[in-house]
Amino acid sequence: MTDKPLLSVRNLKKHYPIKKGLLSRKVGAAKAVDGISFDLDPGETLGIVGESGCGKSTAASSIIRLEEPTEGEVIFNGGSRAATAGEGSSANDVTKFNKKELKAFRRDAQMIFQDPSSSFDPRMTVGSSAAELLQVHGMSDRQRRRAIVENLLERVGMSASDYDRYPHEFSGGQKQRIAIARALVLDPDLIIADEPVSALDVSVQAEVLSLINDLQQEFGLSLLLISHDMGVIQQICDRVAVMYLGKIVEIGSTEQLFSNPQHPYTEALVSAIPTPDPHARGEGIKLTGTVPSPTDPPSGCSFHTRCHKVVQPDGIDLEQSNWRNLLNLRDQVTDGEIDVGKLRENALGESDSSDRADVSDARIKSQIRTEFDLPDTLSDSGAETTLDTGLDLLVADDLESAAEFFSAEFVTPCEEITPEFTDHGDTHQSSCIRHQEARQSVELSANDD
Ligand SMILES: Nc1ncnc2c1ncn2[C@@H]1O[C@H](COP(=O)(O)OP(=O)(O)OP(=O)(O)O)[C@@H](O)[C@H]1O
Repeated sequence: MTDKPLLSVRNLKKHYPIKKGLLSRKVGAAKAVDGISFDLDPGETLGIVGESGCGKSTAASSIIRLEEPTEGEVIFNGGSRAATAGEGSSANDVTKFNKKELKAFRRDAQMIFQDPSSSFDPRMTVGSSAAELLQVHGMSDRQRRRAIVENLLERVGMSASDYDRYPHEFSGGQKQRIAIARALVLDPDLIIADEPVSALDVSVQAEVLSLINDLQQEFGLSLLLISHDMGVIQQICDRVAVMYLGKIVEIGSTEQLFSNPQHPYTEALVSAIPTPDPHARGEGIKLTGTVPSPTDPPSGCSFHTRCHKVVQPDGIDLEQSNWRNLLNLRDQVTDGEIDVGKLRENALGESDSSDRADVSDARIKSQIRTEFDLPDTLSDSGAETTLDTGLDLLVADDLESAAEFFSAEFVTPCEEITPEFTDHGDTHQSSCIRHQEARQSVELSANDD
């Protein structure tokens, strides 16, 4: 085993152009993967985790060049290249491989997909579908091809006689086992498994995962495991990279990341893992809202729109949940999503009077506070006065002024500063401005001394 990484991904980007009009003019881009970097060591299992749409699958297909990356390097030090080129040599950059090099790379790096049904040709026996790969890569001896595939079928818990059966004769779990055998046929160094168990019955998920884990160790493979499921990641990964909106926000050993998550997003994902302990239930951090669109990602830290630890600016000192709710209110005001007229109608329906004037502004303001889980009076008197002024503009139906006011008065540093990675030990990093600020203040006070 060498000490250089098998795979080094550097600043990898995949931006999909958004085109409009008859001339297909490019009007923007969906930044599905937006500058990710990580290493994968020989024999290591790295998990990439994140909610749907964060760019995991795009990262996988860009690494293996099923899709052309927009930018970045993917240095592969495996297969025949391991011995021939030096570490970091651009000759090993998958993004620059020609057709022949790509074919050799596809032998050394295999993919397992979520849906095992779609990875087989229904008209071919599963054995010949696996043996075909050997033929494509130059093995002309038919008997030898068959022997290799039969052996692998047995190693994944199937039987040699399954070679001659067709995909429809197998269950989903069995098909995934066969897909794993097929991925191993060319004796790869790297397997990228994209949600390999999420399409399977819960009852067989653990078995297939443990098979992947066993084979990874037996064959000394490097495994890049993509999953939205923290439980799956925890079960078999040595290290984990957490992705949010096309970027890695935290990376570290599984132990570090699960026991001491540093990024609020990771913290929320870890806290949401179901636990059998009934006393521990209900303590999960609820992630509100959905992942924003990669065509228009939020400024600064892209997680700030959902973050429960979103930073308060100098001069505001509120209970953290109130600050989050205040920003939620601000966002809805600026997006023009608060319909004061409707609130008034509803309030009128609940009152004995039919006169709109009887529905006082105070009542509407109070309703808005209730809607956003804000108290009648904020603990910070300055913020309370500002909120009250903003609500006055809102209930006066001066929506434009209200939007301007809220967006000028309630601003978080998280939307203004793009976070950098902070170290939490040798192998653990996260990108959150809370750590950045803490580090900067330590550095400043050290300079003062
Ligand atoms: N061909 C494409 N054109 C434009 N946008 C795309 C394209 N493919 C993916 N995207 C967008 O890129 C983002 C990342 O998608 P991706 O499938 O990589 O996410 P994911 O984390 O793997 O999610 P899932 O588990 O749901 O597949 C999504 O917002 C998706 O809509």
